[in-house]
Amino acid sequence: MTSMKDELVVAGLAFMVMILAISWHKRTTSTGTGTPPLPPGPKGLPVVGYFPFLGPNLHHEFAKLANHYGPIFKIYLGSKLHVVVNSAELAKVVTGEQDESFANRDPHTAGLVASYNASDIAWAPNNGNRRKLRKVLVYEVLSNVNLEASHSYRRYEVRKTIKDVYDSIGKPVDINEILFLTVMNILTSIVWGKGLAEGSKYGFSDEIRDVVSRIVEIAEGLNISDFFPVLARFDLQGVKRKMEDQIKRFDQIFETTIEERTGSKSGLIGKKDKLDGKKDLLQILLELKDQDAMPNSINMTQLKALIVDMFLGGVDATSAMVEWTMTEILRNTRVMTKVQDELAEVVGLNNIVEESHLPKLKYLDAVFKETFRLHPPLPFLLPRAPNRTCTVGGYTVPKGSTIFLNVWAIQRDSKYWDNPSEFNPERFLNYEGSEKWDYSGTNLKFFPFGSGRRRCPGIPLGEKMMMHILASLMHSFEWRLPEGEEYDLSEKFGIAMKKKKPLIVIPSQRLIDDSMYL
Ligand code: HEM
Repeated sequence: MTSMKDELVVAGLAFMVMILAISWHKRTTSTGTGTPPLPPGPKGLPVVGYFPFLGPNLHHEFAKLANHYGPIFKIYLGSKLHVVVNSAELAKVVTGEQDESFANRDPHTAGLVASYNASDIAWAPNNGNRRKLRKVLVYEVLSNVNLEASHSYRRYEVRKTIKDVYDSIGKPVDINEILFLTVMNILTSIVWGKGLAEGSKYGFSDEIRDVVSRIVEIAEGLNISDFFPVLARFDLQGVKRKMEDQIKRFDQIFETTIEERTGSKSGLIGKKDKLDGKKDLLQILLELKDQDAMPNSINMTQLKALIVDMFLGGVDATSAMVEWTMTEILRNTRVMTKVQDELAEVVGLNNIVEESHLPKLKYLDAVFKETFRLHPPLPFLLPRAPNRTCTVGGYTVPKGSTIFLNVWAIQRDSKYWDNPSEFNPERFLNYEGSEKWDYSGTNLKFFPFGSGRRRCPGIPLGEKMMMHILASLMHSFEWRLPEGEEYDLSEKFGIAMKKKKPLIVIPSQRLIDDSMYL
């Protein structure tokens, strides 16, 4: 009797496994009758998908899979379908021909909390609110007039950094650390005015730095809930809770500074007259918030979400990029000589770097572009999610799947680039024909800031900060590695792809006149 029962249990189990296997096979291969198939891709395992077979550097793993499966492949990570696009031609379909359908996101838990439930630009679906907020950022906050007006903030922070490095002459300097601080302080003063960035006076600058670092740290971690949505409500790793705690701290900073600004507290800082006639971003945004009936008016939640976007989007990517570029320059004597010669010619050795010099630094610009080609800080951009089922390259891409645009692989593809792994900035100077190498994303062989409707709106500010900081560091100092060290290009995959081993180098004085450092 017992053995018959056992046999029945075994048969039942075998039947269930068979059904599971069939449905897994169906799910991973077919789309139903009459529609094109899903893209090819590795099979993976039921439930966990391809997770167990991936290493920590997802962009390397995906480049290998692209070699095997071609310009578009699918991969299940946990229970979620991801589609990876690896060619310029198909990237053009996604960000050009079908941009409207693909201009949506599927925010992960940390992004959702940090964006006040997608009230921002980066994580919001492609709705009217997002478009309005994006216009505010591009045409108001980062307009040429406002960027020009905030020039003195950037200059002040860059000069402060040069002085700090000068005080460390002869000692090892952690480049990422100083870059993170410089960019952080620039953004803090652009948002809140110089008073906050200067530190102790209002006691906020350390708090902001700490909150932003923690937000980045939490957003960077792998969260199981993002790949197994049924588990999301359990918040197994506490990601949601930790992010909520940081956002509460951010709220506190906003509320206090906004109260002060709007005069409901002491009116300490930020009134236009106290900002030497300049308007900082908070002032611009508060004015927009007050214009209830105006098309560009925004509410307080959007205002806060926009500021978080600026910090999350701006700080890590900009500082990582300057660190990569400096590393490539220092390890390449020929490039370093050309950069220094150009700085001597354009800026002069009895002068300091000003923003007005930057458009003339053509070689340094090419060096940045070549670094962006090899080390794009967001190797897959920010993932997109189509709002309807689409066809790309003859394959079905289902509504709601997560789309990775594999800019890292495209920018290293020998189909588009001669000697792709060689660091050769000249390729961005000596090009022929109509191909335009800028950051606009119109040329899908090179689009480190994205392309189409979701392209990065922070390019003008990011470019100014990167060029000004690096030009100043290279113009003011000679740099060498500590004894026994070597330049290292290993990558660490994260919210922005950073160097695994931080660049630590020793500065020495390059300019004769000491006053250039004060
Ligand atoms: C070197 C610096 C930077 C890099 C490499 C960078 C890169 C990117 C990339 C790749 C995207 C995604 C584009 C896409 O999905 O097609 C993006 C989006 C975004 N970036 Fe940047 N960014 C930088 C600086 C900044 C700065 C300084 C700001 C703000 C002032 C900013 C704000 C944003 C925002 C708000 C989005 C979301 C756009 C949208 O979804 O519509 N970024 N950025």
